[in-house]
Amino acid sequence: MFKVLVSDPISDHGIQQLIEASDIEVVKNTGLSEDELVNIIGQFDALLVRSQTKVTERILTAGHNLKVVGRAGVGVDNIDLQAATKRGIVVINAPDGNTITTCEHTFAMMMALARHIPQAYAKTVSGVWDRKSYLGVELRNKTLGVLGMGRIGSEVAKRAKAFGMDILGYDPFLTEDRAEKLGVKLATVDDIIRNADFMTVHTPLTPETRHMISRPQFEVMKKGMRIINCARGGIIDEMALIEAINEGIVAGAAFDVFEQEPPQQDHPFLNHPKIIVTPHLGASTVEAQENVAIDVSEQVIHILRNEPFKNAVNLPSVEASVMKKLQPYFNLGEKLGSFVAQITNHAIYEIHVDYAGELSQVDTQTLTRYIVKGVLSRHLGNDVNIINSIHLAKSRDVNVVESKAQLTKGFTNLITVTLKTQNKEERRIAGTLLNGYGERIVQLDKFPVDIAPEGHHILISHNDKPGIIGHVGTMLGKNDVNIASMQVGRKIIGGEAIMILTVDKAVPKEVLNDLVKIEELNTAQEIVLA
Ligand SMILES: NC(=O)c1ccc[n+]([C@@H]2O[C@H](COP(=O)([O-])OP(=O)(O)OC[C@H]3O[C@@H](n4cnc5c(N)ncnc54)[C@H](O)[C@@H]3O)[C@@H](O)[C@H]2O)c1
Ligand SMILES: O=C(O)CC[C@@H](O)C(=O)O
Repeated sequence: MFKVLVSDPISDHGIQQLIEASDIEVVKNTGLSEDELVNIIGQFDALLVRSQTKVTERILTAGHNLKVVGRAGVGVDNIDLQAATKRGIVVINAPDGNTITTCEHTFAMMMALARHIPQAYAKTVSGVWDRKSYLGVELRNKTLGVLGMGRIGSEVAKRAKAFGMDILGYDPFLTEDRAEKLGVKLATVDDIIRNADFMTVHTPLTPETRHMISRPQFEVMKKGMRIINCARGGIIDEMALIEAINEGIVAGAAFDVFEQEPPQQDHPFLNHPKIIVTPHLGASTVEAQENVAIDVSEQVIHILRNEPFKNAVNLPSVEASVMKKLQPYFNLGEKLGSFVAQITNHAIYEIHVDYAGELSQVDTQTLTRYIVKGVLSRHLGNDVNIINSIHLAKSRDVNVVESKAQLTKGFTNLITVTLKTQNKEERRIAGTLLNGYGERIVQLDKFPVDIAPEGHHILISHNDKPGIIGHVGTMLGKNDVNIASMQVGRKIIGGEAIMILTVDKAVPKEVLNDLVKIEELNTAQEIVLA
């Protein structure tokens, strides 16, 4: 039975499928301190959070059973991603479920800002009928600058068009084509600062975006600009903004997010007549909360049940069409890695993976993670998974190198894994999926072979002399080791050769020791593929 801890308020309806899963127990315990979480997290396989719980390295370290942290929302800045990756814990989010809701909140803020709605409301309900102080501005014919044209920024731009606004958009990934499709003029940050009447930010908070709007930008800003931040506190320098408002550069600001949340009681935004605020409500609608909870619950179930999943933040994102091509090779890749690692006797400094055929045309990073997992699991066992395999290799000074080739030796796809060691030992294995036959190892070092990679194998190196195969068969038979299949590989008659036997059960060490006593037989080693 898997145990899932929900540590922030998350829609019950959204997590219904977790609650109903017969193999999952859901525990809801919100508002816990870091110490309290550290004390209990060890019992849980998954942790579900929104933005309140800070998932620190201490919590992740104490979570020795944790397989996944699910963030019901977009931003994962409350989760220590590096620590999760190091520990092989998948972090997933729900990037699509709150896009429209947050876009609509941005619009609500922009209109409230243009028409002083919160200030006018407060005055009216206090009994003062003041129609003079709140002269607003129209949105029509105004220029809106959008910094960050991802999911939310693009939706804001679409709606701003309907309001008759001209839109300047900046995003490092925004192309001319896409800008044109969205009806946005491709701009620089500087264009936006100097020309926009309204500016809204929709980037993540990164070292590059922290304080991207600060004193130098306010100094050249178009006078009278109105600024909205429904993305992350810290993208706009709060203290520099207060100065710019007080100096008359900025006409007003609407903030849903703060550098520190909640802000201190004496934060200058909280009683400024030209600033309106909401308490990080961008994603707070019935619909969005259900959407993100459903998305994240679905993925948590997949991860716990070892099924394919999406939206992992600490894994490279892979398009569905590419994933469809890679997925059939995951198991084979891991086994190739495991096989070649078991026959390598010295410290590895490089894992070289070569993809030939159709696989050479797609992004294979995810498949490489499986191969590296297979290699490292010989020594690291269950501590390695596809989340941390590359990290663990790097932390042991093992380079992971990918290359792409066209030469498939007649196969549709061919994966070749080479392990290079400090002692100049180089071991190589190649595998493919054969139509109708499934996974196959087709090359071992320099020998062409045909082996189904599963179960117990014995790899024997010997000189190609008559009678050896018979000797081996007799000795295994005597020791009650049944041979399921046998492959012999050699380059030249009478030269170096290998024999790979697939056997029905584990081979006792003594039997391997006896095998090497056979004349002309050099080494005998067991390889186990789970
Ligand atoms: N207020 C809320 O409750 C709430 C809700 C949802 C999302 N958010 C926040 O809104 C922001 C946007 O979310 P999204 O779903 O649109 O994300 P997204 O990933 O779809 O878009 C972010 C965009 O920012 C761009 N970007 C990165 N660095 C940039 C830079 N230096 N200059 C300009 N653009 C840059 C990226 O290229 C990307 O296109 C995130 O910070 C997210 O955490 C807040
Ligand atoms: O959980 C929330 O309400 C915040 C959501 C939002 O900031 C996000 O990044 O998805």
